[in-house]
Amino acid sequence: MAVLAYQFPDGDIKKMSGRWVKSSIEDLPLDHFFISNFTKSEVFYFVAEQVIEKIVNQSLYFNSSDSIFVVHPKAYLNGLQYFIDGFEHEGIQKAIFSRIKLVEKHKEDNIDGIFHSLTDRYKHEALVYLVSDEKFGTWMGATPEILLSGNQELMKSVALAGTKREKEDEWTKKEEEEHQYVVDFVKTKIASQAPLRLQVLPTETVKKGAVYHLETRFEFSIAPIKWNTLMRSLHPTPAVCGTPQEAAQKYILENEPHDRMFYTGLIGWRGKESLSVYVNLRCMQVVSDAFALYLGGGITQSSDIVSELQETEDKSETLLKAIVN
Ligand SMILES: C=C(O[C@H]1C=CC=C(C(=O)O)[C@@H]1O)C(=O)O
Repeated sequence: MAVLAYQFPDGDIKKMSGRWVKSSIEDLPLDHFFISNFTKSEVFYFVAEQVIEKIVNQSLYFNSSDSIFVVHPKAYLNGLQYFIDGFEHEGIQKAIFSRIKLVEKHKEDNIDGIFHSLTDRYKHEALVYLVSDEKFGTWMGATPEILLSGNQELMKSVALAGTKREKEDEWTKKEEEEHQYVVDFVKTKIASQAPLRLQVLPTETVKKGAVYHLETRFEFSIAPIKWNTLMRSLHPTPAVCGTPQEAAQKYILENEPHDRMFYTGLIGWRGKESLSVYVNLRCMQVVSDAFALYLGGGITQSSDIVSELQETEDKSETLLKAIVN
């Protein structure tokens, strides 16, 4: 059964069965929930048919775990060093490198229960969702990263990059730098659409799931006719791709050992009156006997590879807390 369940921050939980329809980012119909892959070459929107009470494991589509390409942490470290070593030659200042962490799934693991654990935990701070279809299997996540959200009066975007585990840890120069790449990129893309009243709010430290991030919020007003163009030009930001954007995207596609699929793609609602579009982070593919967690981090020439591996482990706790409970 094709399923969609979601909860926007401070919103109600919705669960429904229906159909996932393949589309393109240019032709997405309004007033539908949609999801795309990282490169936006695979886009699906949902046509709801029936409200459902409970998500039943047996009604979901699980791909086989053989389809997931996982590398051992040691191979990840070697891959990451190789990734950084190529930056100079490719003229890259920052790029995101990701990995997949597999967590065993037991027969008794109840997907509906995990979804509710996520909606309870991240009620105020994330778009929590579950999507399932025979075309792409089952994906779940709790993403804190708003790409574009608002209405005709007030539109928001957010630069979210730079991660630490403990509140009292100092922000390093590397984290501040990687955050600034995102701020500069988002500001340029918004400004190029000639918005009204663009405000860049002071950068703050925010807790999102199991970790702390640097966050800079943008507020402005922009005509609905420009929403789709702005959404497409903002994604992928250097929070999930890199700087310069095109070179970083090419480099990621050539060097990451797995296909990101929905991880770092777009997800959310595009309506006539409002939109609420997120970047799909802190997500996992639920396969036949495992949870495949997609985890990444912003890499610069000053990255320490062991700390970057640890950062992906820290980020994994956002989902692990819900899986293990
Ligand atoms: C790419 C991810 O996080 C991004 C968002 C916030 C902080 C990030 C960082 O500090 O590296 C990443 O840019 C991920 O969670 O997989």
